[in-house]
Amino acid sequence: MDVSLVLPPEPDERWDLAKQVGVTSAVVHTLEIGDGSRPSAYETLSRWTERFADAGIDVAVLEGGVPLTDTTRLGRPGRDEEIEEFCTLLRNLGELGVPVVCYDWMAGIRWARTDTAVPARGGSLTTAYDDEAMRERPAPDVPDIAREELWANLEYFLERVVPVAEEAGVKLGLHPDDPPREDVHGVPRIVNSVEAYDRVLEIVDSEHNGVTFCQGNFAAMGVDIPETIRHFGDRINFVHFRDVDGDADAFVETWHDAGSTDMRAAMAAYRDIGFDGPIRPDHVPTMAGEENDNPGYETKGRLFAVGYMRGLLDGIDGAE
Ligand SMILES: O=C(O)[C@@H](O)[C@@H](O)[C@H](O)[C@H](O)CO
Repeated sequence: MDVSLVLPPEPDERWDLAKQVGVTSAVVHTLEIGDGSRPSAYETLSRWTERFADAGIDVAVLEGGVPLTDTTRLGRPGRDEEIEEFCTLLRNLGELGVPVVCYDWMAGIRWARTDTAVPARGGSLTTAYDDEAMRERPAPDVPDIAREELWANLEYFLERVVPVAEEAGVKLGLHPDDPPREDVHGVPRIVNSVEAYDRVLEIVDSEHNGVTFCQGNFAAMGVDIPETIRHFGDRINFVHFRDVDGDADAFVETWHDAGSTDMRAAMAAYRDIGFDGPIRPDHVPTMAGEENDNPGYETKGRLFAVGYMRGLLDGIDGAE
């Protein structure tokens, strides 16, 4: 397993911090840390990978900031061009040796929280979702779309991109809808259960059509985490390591070592399925001295998470 961190595409102190805690594998996610761009051009991507390589860091995943928008999710005119660009991205990443792309099928609203400053351990801050609070907000301006249309559009996408991913040697990991609900303020969601993933994985039966196992979302679904990891087995292409207390109606994100999930058993399950891909801490608490202007993606909590993950990995090494 390769413990990775989201790092900005341009070098800053976070590259050094990663290396100091022994992380030499990067996830580039420009929508969270970066300029929000969605590049596909070889020149841009190779500039990134070369710069990382010069610093002794491999790019393991391109996440979120990929050329895939609601044009494709909602099946609007222009989706064929967008899908073509996504295929160009896959070919270029394949050539550059970037093995995984993480994408999602959340139309209209990205991952959603109703509170981004919930007091946690020692005055740190975490995020929370409460569906009642969400419904009190102004209705989002998202065109009506039926659940089955979202499925049809996802099928259309996968049938076109998975063969290209296979040829390019790049694995796709579909991120769950966050929160994993039937809808968020009336906007339908489809990637919200183990059964939904079984359906996704059957659309194209290929190891290149896989899961981003965002643990906190599966915890919010209320499923048994180790059992679900074993259920998906070699179709897990990327892991987001995090936890929540609560369910998809209302939850609070927790410190990695303080939620309800048995994190050691989860690590053991990844080991048992032979998972050897990237695993990154996701959504960390904001700690003292940090501004909380990027909730979930500040720095200090991620350093703590890396140490905790490494400790768990050492602990299961050789254990039953
Ligand atoms: O929930 C998050 O923080 C992230 O995991 C998402 O930004 C996720 O990376 C994207 O939805 C993937 O496309």
